[in-house]
Amino acid sequence: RFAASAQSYHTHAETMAELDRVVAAYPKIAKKFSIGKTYEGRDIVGVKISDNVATDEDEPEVFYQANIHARERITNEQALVFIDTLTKEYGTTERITKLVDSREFWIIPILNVDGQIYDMTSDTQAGRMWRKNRQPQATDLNRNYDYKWGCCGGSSGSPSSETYRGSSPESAPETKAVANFIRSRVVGGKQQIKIFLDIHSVAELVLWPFGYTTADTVPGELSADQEAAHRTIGREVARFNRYTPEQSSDLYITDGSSDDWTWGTQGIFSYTFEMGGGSFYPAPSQIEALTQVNRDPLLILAEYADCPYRAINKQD
Ligand SMILES: CC(C)C[C@H](NS(N)(=O)=O)C(=O)O
Ligand SMILES: [Zn+2]
Repeated sequence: RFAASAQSYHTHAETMAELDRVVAAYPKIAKKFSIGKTYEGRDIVGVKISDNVATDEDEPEVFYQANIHARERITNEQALVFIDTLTKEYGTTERITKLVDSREFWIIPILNVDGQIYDMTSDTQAGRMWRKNRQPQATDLNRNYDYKWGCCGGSSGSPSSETYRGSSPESAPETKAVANFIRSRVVGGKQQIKIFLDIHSVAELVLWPFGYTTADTVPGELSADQEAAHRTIGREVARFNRYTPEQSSDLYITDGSSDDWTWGTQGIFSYTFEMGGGSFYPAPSQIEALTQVNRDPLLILAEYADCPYRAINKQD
């Protein structure tokens, strides 16, 4: 756990060491997994957290990813704090114990491994302000998903752009790996993951689909009930982190983004958090405060995983 005075951002190596520490300390409820390799050949690693963690139980699954954008390093800290919370408080905090016993959590602290390393190995205290992956034609991973890819002016076709969508959907190995993993959680024709969260920084927002259109509902893609459930849950969690809750496109139009794909193709109730901190490099002394505001939001999202429609008093 971070001693307040000694707080600093975890490098990739320190992040991997922290995951090893957690799974060694809590082998019954925590297990490492890899979803594949980055462009530069590094494993993209996460932890599964659940009781009987080695068994795939018939429990609603919850998927949280962070650091898809290289410079957004507070998001890795957020994932590590939540992993620490779930494991350390299991067996003592009833709310945590009930969740770990009744859900299967998949948490990937650093999705854009190559980019995070590149951003952190700069010669200044801050980073290189790097965003994308490290392919020669560097891709914005949050524009490379295979749903309405490049449809609507929410990304760029120019490789030099910060929002370059890649040469084709899932052309980035990192996007392909995470999409393949999520697709692999369709068991018996049913997607086991019920809640998805993509953790970003830095705007203090709770966002939900769609990003590709300003329409609140789209026949066959997002019904009034599905929109209402997303919005109600989004507003509820925003009361705790005090971020602004809104539809993703209210911020700006994005196409090929994570939430649009996880909702649009997998039917997973999907959110993006934009954390706070004022810049991509908040002072390390801010890590505790910036991550603690999401303790309840991350628990609340997981608590809806058995029935997100409960938010609008509807059955599945
Ligand atoms: C999730 C979308 C709507 C916002 C995000 N903003 S960020 N984190 O790149 O500044 C992005 O542009 O990908
Ligand atoms: Zn981002």
